[in-house]
Amino acid sequence: MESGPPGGSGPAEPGPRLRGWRGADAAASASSLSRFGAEAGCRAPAVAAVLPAGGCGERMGVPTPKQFCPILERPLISYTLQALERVSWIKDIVVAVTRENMETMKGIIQRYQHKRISLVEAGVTRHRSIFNGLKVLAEDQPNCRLSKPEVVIIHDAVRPFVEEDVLLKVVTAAQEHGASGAIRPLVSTVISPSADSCLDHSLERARHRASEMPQAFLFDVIYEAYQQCSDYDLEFGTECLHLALKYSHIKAKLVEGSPDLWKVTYKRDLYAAESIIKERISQQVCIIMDTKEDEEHVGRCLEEMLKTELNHVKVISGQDLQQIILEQCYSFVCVNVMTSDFEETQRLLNMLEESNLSILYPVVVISEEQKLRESLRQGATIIAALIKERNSGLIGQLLVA
Ligand SMILES: Nc1ccn([C@@H]2O[C@H](COP(=O)(O)OP(=O)(O)OP(=O)(O)O)[C@@H](O)[C@H]2O)c(=O)n1
Ligand SMILES: O=P(O)(O)OC[C@@H](O)[C@@H](O)[C@@H](O)CO
Repeated sequence: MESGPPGGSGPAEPGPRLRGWRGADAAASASSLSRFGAEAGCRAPAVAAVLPAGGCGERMGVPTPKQFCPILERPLISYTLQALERVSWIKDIVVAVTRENMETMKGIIQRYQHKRISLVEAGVTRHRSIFNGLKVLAEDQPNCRLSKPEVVIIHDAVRPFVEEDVLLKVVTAAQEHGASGAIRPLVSTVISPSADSCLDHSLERARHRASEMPQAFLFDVIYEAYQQCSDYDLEFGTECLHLALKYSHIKAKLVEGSPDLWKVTYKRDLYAAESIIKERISQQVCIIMDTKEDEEHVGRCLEEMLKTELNHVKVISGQDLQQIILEQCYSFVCVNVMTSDFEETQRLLNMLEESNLSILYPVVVISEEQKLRESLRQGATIIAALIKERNSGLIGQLLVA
């Protein structure tokens, strides 16, 4: 087992809580589990996560294992890690990767400043990878910072859109029932073919569900199950909840999950994931005026026009820049009405360089000149298009419209 790079135990710079304007609030996150504990009359459990990431992505049909395939220039797995790091009550994240991908994974942890990550060698199947992850949490190894958690989350590394609410649901349900898993309505009907590939029977779709991730277990429940399960199960099984039932006799509590819990499996899923991420980070834009008085006039007019295209539009004057960086916005329009030498824009670019915003997501900076006043509406249309498109060819370019 190898730990990620040294560094604080705090989470990496959390990206935007992709549904709202504010960046992740670790304090709010921390209180969510302890609040549960108080309401349930018990202390909040120690929680760790195991992320199987040792697959080869055969169905994706590309040489790179899908967990390392880039989305907006960043590996898919980094989005999943960021989503889990946003949840401050998950104390350790164990990622199972193949030996050949260990250095790649360490590089990702370093570049995107992921925290609380420990690496373990994957197995030849997903169940064996998960089992390897559980082993490092179970054993009190000498000078190892990992300790056995009360509850363990198991989540596929290729399911990037996981939010704190569903994690909290499965963890609290696992505390009460021993095991819990997210489920979703079936899209296609499940049928059973006969030996000669004819229909034998079909399942009533309304009475069945798709088993998704995340899942959560009392650690001893799932660890015991993996220790007892057969080689056949380790080799061909696909369902952790089944192992908990078969070997620990625990019936998992099923939790309705959101549509975002799907697993990136085929190439189309990668395109869908990129579109979702682009859409979410493009819904926020910050208009930076170089003078207060212009904030009232030009900025407010631009704000009204952009609001028809984007969900969150904020107008500030240059002095409040630091506040925006903290709020994790990824699209900026610098309106240089008074100074034509981009000094305000340069100040923003310098601050972006110092923050790690542009590491996590491609940042769009558009510098608007005096002429904006004359064609505000057209300017707004260009700005909205550039922010939504985020064409990789434009990344790193200072767009002067
Ligand atoms: N030996 C394996 C196989 C899979 N996984 C992980 O389990 C998760 C879900 O598995 P799946 O979607 O099947 O991934 P792959 O096995 O890579 O895909 P494929 O079946 O298309 O090869 C992925 O994060 C994958 O990396 C793993 O940790 N160890
Ligand atoms: O079989 P795969 O490795 O593609 O998927 C593994 C799991 O994600 C899948 O079995 C879910 O239904 C959760 O159990």
